[in-house]
Amino acid sequence: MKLLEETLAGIEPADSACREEARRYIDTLTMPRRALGRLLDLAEELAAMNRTLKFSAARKEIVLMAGDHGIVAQKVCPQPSSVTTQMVYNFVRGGAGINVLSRVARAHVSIVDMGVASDLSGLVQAGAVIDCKIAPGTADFSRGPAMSREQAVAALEAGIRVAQQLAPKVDVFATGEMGIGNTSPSSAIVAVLSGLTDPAPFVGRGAGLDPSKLAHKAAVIRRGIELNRPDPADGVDVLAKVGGFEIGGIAGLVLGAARLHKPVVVDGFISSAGALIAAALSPASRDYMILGHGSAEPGHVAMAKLLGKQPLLDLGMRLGEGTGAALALNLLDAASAIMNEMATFESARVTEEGLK
Ligand SMILES: Cc1cc2ncn([C@H]3O[C@H](COP(=O)(O)O)[C@@H](O)[C@H]3O)c2cc1C
Ligand SMILES: O=C(O)c1cccnc1
Repeated sequence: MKLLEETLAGIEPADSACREEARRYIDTLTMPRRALGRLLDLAEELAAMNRTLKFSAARKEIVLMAGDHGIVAQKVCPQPSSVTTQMVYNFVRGGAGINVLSRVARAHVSIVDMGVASDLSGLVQAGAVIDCKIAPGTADFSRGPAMSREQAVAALEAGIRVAQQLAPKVDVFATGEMGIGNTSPSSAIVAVLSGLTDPAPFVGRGAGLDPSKLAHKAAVIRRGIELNRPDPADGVDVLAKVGGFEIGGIAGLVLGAARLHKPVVVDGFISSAGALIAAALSPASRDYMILGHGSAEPGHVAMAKLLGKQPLLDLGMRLGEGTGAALALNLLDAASAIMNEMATFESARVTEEGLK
């Protein structure tokens, strides 16, 4: 609890003076005013987070949190939990979507076992997976809390620790996840933090649930919310009652990154649920979040609104793993390059006359 409390107490807002300085500097660059559009908004945000105009996004770290979910017993997703483990091996071998897109972005991927329901000790011993296992899968939240309050705190603190350990070699973090069933806790989290007990508007097909089963999925999640009555004013309670271990790990990673003034690119639907838990615990942590992309999962629009963020990309993606964040990382490189390499009117001897 001490680490969580200290981290929350230590999170400072981004530097608004630096953001203003970046805005003024951008106005001196050789282009019509604001002609690079939202790339410039991104550059200003990154300057404010990093407290410098000449920030770097070269060292990119995608932290992929994995965990299993008791709620799969309710047939809310088409695949069995064993696919989580199979995908962890796929990540380790480098064949998954996130491996491919992280190579494109020149990003490193760290795989964290937050609560996979199998023995991954061989991969841990081989140094391929970071062991933060809280338990082998959550409990079924339609029948009781997903986890204890102590486990929720442990998951958050594990995520904070991962951020702290990796931070010295990282310019920018990104979130990713793997966990069969994890769209269900994510829908529950956005419903609860929207002040609703009916999750139906935030329930989607996840990894391909048959549309005829959507009403059943919504009913199961609703039962979980009504039974557990999570307190929307208490992010730890929401995580414990209807969350997941990897969602807690993501929330912790975001908080740890914010504490260290490091930007964190949030991936899609499940990662945003983690970001919402972080924001519930520390509204200032939002200053360090960048929403990488808009997920095709219907509840993601409400999540973006709650986070106060506009997604950078909108490609109709719904994979998770960190794939949307990985693509968005390329834009952070672009923002950094503009701030570091673009000529000013003065240095290039280009006249500013007539510019609006
Ligand atoms: C092969 C495969 C690879 C994945 N990679 C990410 N997900 C995504 O789908 C899961 C969430 O959807 P639901 O709640 O419907 O289970 C998560 O593991 C998420 O990361 C995958 C899902 C599958 C099947
Ligand atoms: O946007 C996501 O993160 C997502 C959506 C559906 C299934 N898995 C992940």
